[in-house]
Amino acid sequence: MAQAEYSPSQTPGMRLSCLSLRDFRNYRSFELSNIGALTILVGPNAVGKTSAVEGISLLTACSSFRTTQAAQMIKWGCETAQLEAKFQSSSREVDMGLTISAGRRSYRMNGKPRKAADVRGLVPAVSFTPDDLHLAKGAASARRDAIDSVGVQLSRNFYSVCVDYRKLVKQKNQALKDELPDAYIESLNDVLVRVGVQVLIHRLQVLDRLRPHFQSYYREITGGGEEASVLYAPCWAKDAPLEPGSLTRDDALAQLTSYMGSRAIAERARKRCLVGPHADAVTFTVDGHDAAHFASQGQQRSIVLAWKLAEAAVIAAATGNAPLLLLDDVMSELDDARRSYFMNFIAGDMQAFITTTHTDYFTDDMLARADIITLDGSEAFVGGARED
Ligand SMILES: Nc1ncnc2c1ncn2[C@@H]1O[C@H](COP(=O)(O)OP(=O)(O)OP(=O)(O)O)[C@@H](O)[C@H]1O
Repeated sequence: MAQAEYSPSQTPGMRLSCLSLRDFRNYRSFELSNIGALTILVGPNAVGKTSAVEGISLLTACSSFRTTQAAQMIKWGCETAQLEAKFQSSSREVDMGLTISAGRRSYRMNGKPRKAADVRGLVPAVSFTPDDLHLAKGAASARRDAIDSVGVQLSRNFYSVCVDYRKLVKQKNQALKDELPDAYIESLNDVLVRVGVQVLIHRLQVLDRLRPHFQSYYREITGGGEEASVLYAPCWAKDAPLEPGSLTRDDALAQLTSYMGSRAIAERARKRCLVGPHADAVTFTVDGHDAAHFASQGQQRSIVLAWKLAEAAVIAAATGNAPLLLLDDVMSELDDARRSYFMNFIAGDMQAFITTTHTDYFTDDMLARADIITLDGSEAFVGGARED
């Protein structure tokens, strides 16, 4: 089957060659070496397939697709977890390390302490889990987060902007609850608008890059019968999605300031910050109809699949590195046609890790190419993916 414009082989990036996890989730130790282009982690439920892939996500995107709580990742009864990875390209080798202790994560690169912001996205990754299948129909926050998770891999600064923004919203919510004076709320509003506009403008830039890939993958996945798109409407005009490239920074500042002023009484009454990019709407459409209301199960799956492939394409184009694909238990969620489309995509140079309870979903060709790692739930695992 033909693939959309992105060809993974054009941008081979850093590859994970060795992974070591200690006192992480159910593992006392997990060691995998000589890792190849395609690794399939297979085993029954609760043996630690997701944990292994989560470890890779923490060492690449610097986040877990399961939790933001560091303490949940440390093996029960242990004080710290240690994660190590070796990444290699034709010209470079990088050792990445992470120590997780209660409430704290400390990264190292080539033995030297580094902030997460400095290593995030150095080796980019795209994860795809069953939770992502709710992207089209679930809460709007999931769609905003989906854009932001690409945004943080494209810009180091964006992560701290998002963190600052979230803190400001929390602070304002508290101030509204505590019924603090107008002057205090207004001073918070000034900062909220400035940081909020940074979030909004970066989101729009990321979305403008993602949209054409998303549309073209969707068209291919569905055989060209339907057109999908993704729309972004700011909180001040939720029924009027923005045309790509139509909002300048100055417009956004003026609109957000004015809308915040007009909602001051409502915010006081509801004791909640109602205005800002945390309240913006992101909508997928199929043939012009809102997917949240009208998309079938199959259309929802096509949307998520097209979105994930678009993420990979945009990250590859922007960073010059094909991202690692981390696919946790999604093969069982896709039907034959979408699964086979996806497998064609993975068949390029992109390094992929797939967890599954059985291998029946894979073609013989794919199984022949893959390193099949069988997990049985033991606390200590040592495996070498390939002999060469
Ligand atoms: N912090 C922790 N300490 C010890 N064990 C944990 C911790 N967190 C999760 N577990 C356990 O680790 C085991 C493996 O979980 P994991 O999600 O990796 O399994 P899985 O093989 O992906 O399963 P499934 O196929 O059901 O998704 C589970 O039994 C889980 O309860």
